[in-house]
Amino acid sequence: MTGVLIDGKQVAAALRAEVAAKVATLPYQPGLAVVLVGDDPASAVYVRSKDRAAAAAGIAARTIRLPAATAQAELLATIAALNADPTVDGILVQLPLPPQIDARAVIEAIDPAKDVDGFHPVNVGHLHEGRPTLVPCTPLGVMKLLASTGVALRGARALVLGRSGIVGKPMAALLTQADATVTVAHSRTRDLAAECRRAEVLVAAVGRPEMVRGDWVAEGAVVIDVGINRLPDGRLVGDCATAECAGRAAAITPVPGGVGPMTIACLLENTLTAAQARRG
Ligand SMILES: Nc1nc2c(c(=O)[nH]1)N[C@@H](CN(C=O)c1ccc(C(=O)N[C@@H](CCC(=O)O)C(=O)O)cc1)CN2
Ligand SMILES: [Mg+2]
Repeated sequence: MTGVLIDGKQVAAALRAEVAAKVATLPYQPGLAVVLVGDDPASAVYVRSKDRAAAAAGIAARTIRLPAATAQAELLATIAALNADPTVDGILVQLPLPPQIDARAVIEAIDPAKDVDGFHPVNVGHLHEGRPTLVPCTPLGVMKLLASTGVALRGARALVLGRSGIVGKPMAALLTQADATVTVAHSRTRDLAAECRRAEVLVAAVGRPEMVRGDWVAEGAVVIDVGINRLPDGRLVGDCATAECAGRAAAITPVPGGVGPMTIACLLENTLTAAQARRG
C-alpha cells in the first residue's frame, strides 16, 4: 500500500482564504505584531512568511526586529507597549530567543488576550481544562490536517511522539478532547518502535531527523510529521522517513509542505479569534 500525501499547502491555503473572507467583513482591521530578536536565519524566514501571510489576509502586520544583544528589560518594555496598543490584537515573540533572555518570563509578559501563539500559562490552562481559547498554532494545524483526512479520532489509539510545551503537550490535550486514546512517548520511553506500531494516529514531534522508520508504522495509520530538520547537506527532512512510512500509512504529511504551512495559517486564524474576542 502507498499512503496518500496530505497536502498541507492546500489545506493551509483554504484556511487562509477563509480567514481573509472573514476579516473582509469586519468593521476594523485586526493587528498582529511579530517580535524577532536576533538574526537566526530560519526565524527570519518564518517571520517574513507570517508578515506576508497576515498582510494577504487583510491583517495589519508589523514586525519588530531587535538586535541579538537586546536585554530582557528592553524586550519586556516592547511587549508592555504592544499590550497597551489598542490597534494590536495579536502579539508573538519568535522562538528561539537568544540565551540572555528568559523565554518563560517573556511569554508570561504577553497579555493572554493577545497571545496568538497560545503559549501563555492562562491559555495553556484553558486548553488543559477543556475550554480552549487561543491554541498553539502547530497542534491546532495538526488537528485540521487530521480532519482533512476524515480519520475518526473518537476511540482511536493516538501516539504523540514528543512532550514539548509548544507541540507535544497541547497536541495530547487536543487529541484527548477529540476522544482519542492518547499516549505520549518521549526520549525515555522504553520501546518507542513498539509504541508507534500500536498507533492508529501517529504525530511525530521530536526533532530527530527521520527517526520514525517504515516498520514503526501500523498498516493504515495516519501519520503527521511535525519535524523540520535541516541536514548538513542542506536537505530538509521531518522526524519520519517519509517514503518508508508512506509504504504502510494510509496518509502522511510531507516535509516540507505538510504541517509548516498550517502553523502560519493557524496564526492568522488565532489573530482573527483574538481580534473578535477583544473588539466584539
Ligand atoms: N513564537 C513561535 N516560535 C516558533 C513557532 C511558533 O509557532 N511560534 N514554531 C516554529 C517555527 N515556525 C513558526 O514560527 C514555523 C516553522 C516552519 C514553517 C514552515 O512553513 N515550514 C516549511 C518549510 C520551510 C523551510 O524551508 O524551512 C514547511 O514545512 O513546508 C512555518 C512556521 C519555531 N518557532
Ligand atoms: Mg511540513
